[in-house]
Amino acid sequence: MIDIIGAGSLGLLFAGRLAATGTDVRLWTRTLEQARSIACDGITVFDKGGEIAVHVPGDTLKVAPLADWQRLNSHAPAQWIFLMTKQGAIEEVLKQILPVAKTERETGIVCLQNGIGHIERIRQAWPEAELYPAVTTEGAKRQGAASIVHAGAGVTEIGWYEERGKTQDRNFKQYVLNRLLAAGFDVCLSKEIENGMYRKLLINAVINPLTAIWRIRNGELLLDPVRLHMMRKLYDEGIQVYEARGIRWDSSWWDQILNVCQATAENHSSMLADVLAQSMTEVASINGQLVQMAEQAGVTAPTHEVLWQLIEGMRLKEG
Ligand SMILES: NC(=O)C1=CN([C@@H]2O[C@H](COP(=O)(O)OP(=O)(O)OC[C@H]3O[C@@H](n4cnc5c(N)ncnc54)[C@H](OP(=O)(O)O)[C@@H]3O)[C@@H](O)[C@H]2O)C=CC1
Ligand SMILES: CC(C)(CO)C(=O)C(=O)O
Repeated sequence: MIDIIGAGSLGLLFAGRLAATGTDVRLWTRTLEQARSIACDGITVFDKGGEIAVHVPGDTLKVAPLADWQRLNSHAPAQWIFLMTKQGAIEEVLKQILPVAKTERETGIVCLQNGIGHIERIRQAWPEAELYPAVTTEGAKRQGAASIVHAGAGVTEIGWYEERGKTQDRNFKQYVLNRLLAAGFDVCLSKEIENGMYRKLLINAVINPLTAIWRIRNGELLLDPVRLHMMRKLYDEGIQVYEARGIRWDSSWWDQILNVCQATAENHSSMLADVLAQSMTEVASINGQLVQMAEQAGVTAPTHEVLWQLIEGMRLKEG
């Protein structure tokens, strides 16, 4: 069984496709209201053209609010957790699941968050858990309580540490990886997940804050020399931080950023979507983390710092 915590864009995509291909999935929501909607309507995944790609009827799904974790886990302890909340919700989730989870046998947690810092926080709170950091270029956008649009198929890289050689890892390959492949996800195991996370961090640190500040779609970043200049400034500062920290980087990353803008030209970045919804963004885990990395290495990242503060300030609701 796979426990998916967070029934947002990515959570509904993974839960819907895994359940549709026969995996036993338990989906955990934040609210009772959303759990009831999903139990009633099922999960619907639409493709980009608005056609139904996957529909799983509600009466075939196991779905509950996370507040019920303690009660339900005493009967069936979680072995594999896909953590699919945003960075800002992780502490709250751990608070809800840890009192029970910590006493259980080894649990594997696949962490799909953008940004960095979460792996260390989870490891500190739950040292016994086996963590599988992951990076995905899937694009999913929530439509309602129980439906999403799968805006773009991508690749999911999951961190793999050969040297661990634990039974848990063997089970991961035999069960989790196979279930993901059977559900049609393009998944690979990566021995260089940290590098993948730093590449994705830079992509998000360049695209997300600028689209959020200017309230433009990703593709619109490419249409103006001033916008491109700011992108390059953020990129160069980020690379300087990586150099100072001894993090391996590749000169192709700049072109990859431009390609992501092109490939997702019509999309709102997740940060813009959060700003428009007046929700908490992940800027602290993206640009904020780069600024902290810079400080620790004795260099600065002033443009990242200004954008971090500007975007943090936006979430304060007026009145
Ligand atoms: N969407 C995408 O295409 C991609 C997303 N990512 C990353 O994946 C992560 C998730 O993103 P995404 O799915 O888009 O985010 P969403 O905001 O769509 O989903 C997050 C979900 O977590 C739920 N949640 C929050 N707190 C709790 C809690 N205490 N218990 C249970 N559930 C909770 C939210 O519930 P509620 O709505 O009720 O608050 C929401 O349904 C982010 O880090 C993002 O950067 C990475 C690549 C692509
Ligand atoms: C790659 C990008 C920028 C696509 O929109 C993204 O990951 C996000 O919006 O958070």
